[in-house]
Amino acid sequence: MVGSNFTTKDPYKYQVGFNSYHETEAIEGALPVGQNSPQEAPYGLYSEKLSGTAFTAPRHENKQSWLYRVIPGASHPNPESVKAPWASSDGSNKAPAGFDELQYVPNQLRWDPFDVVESETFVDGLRLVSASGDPRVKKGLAIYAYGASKSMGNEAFYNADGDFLIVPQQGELDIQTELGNLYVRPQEIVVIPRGIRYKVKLPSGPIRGYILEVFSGHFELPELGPIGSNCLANARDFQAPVAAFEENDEPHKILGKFGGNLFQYTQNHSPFDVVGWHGLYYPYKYDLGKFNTIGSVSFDHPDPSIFTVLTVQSEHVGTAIADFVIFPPRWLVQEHTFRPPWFHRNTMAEFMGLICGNYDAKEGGGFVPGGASLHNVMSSHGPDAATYEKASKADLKPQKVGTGSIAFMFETSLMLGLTTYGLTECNKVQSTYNEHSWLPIKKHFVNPQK
Ligand SMILES: O=C(O)Cc1cc(O)ccc1O
Ligand SMILES: [Fe+2]
Repeated sequence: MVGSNFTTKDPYKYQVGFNSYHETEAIEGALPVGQNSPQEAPYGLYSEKLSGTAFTAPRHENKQSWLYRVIPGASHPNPESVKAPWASSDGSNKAPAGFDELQYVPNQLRWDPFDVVESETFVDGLRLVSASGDPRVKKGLAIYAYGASKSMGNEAFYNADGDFLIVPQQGELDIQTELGNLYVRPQEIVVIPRGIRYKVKLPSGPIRGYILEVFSGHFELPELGPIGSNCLANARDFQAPVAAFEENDEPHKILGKFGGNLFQYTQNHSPFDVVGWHGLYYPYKYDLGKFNTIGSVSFDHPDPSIFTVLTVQSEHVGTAIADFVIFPPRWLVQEHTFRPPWFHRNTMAEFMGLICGNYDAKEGGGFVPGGASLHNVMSSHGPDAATYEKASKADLKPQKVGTGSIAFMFETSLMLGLTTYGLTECNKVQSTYNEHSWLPIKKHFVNPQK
């Protein structure tokens, strides 16, 4: 079977394609014909443009959508600053919350599973673990662990700082966005671009997962080079919502993340009032079970870039601000090869998490679902001692690895800093990661000169 074997059915309809121009109307005729901004839009709706790139961005990068809504987004009182859950302990608003306290350490780090936070919503339960750069100059990225046990009510969240790539690890997310609904289960991911307002409901109980936030650009499919025109994540497997609206004139709290801090205002109507939209700027989801994995059919272990699902490129071609990479179930058939990942030091930083199952480079245990690891710029890492001993002696029959497993990596060209939460407050850092994984490595050298 292609695709994940989900136990819950997705209740929503979607339009398919990556970077496809979509148009959708919840009521026939809601979209104006042949123009974007008629003197009066159909059914008395307001036209509103949502820009995801500069007006003048080159055509191949340009992303905008036109929304036809009951009340325009501008109709609300002044926003006021509130304490963000990821704010630094003194609550200062001088630097983006959490960013002023980042610590840059070369330590190999591994975390036990992050907590699911009781009685908190998706927004309250965002925990900033690691970051680099500054959202105020639209450069860099942030990594969050989220955990929540309460659905958002008459409220919505938007992020002026960048795009969120959400990787659920536990529990399902019923996401109501301005542009329609997305139902996202573990083994699926969802991308919510900058500015789009949404709420997260929890239909199956508590949730936990990871978020990669990028302050510049947008996620793209990686180039395929000699692989050709298909494989890895195929464009047709990305799903965007169809228009869905509500008329709810109860007060709604809008929470906005802006420059790393949180602001809020209350408006007298639901923001989920878009009756039709068209454009290239929209949220989308993807089932990781549809990833068409490529690997070596001869010898040696290829670079993990062959497992890139989505990438955000820097100005330097081929060097990513961030890659989202997965390690899905796959066959290993290489001959005369040490098949697990090699020992290495990388100019990129590697933050990894585990959605389910186990990871073939860590036979010795300790890297578990809901947990994470970080191997920062040039910090040595690789298979643990147990993996080395096993794989260096293994009978090299064709072997399926990762059955029932998906590990992933956020790989970045930037050095990653750690928040106080990530380094100490979360209480999940494993103090014996090195002792457990690599200090037991034995000397096997047989010096022929002796
Ligand atoms: O460090 C890791 O486990 C991730 C990783 C996997 C792989 O197959 C090759 C390189 C790499 O960094
Ligand atoms: Fe690595």
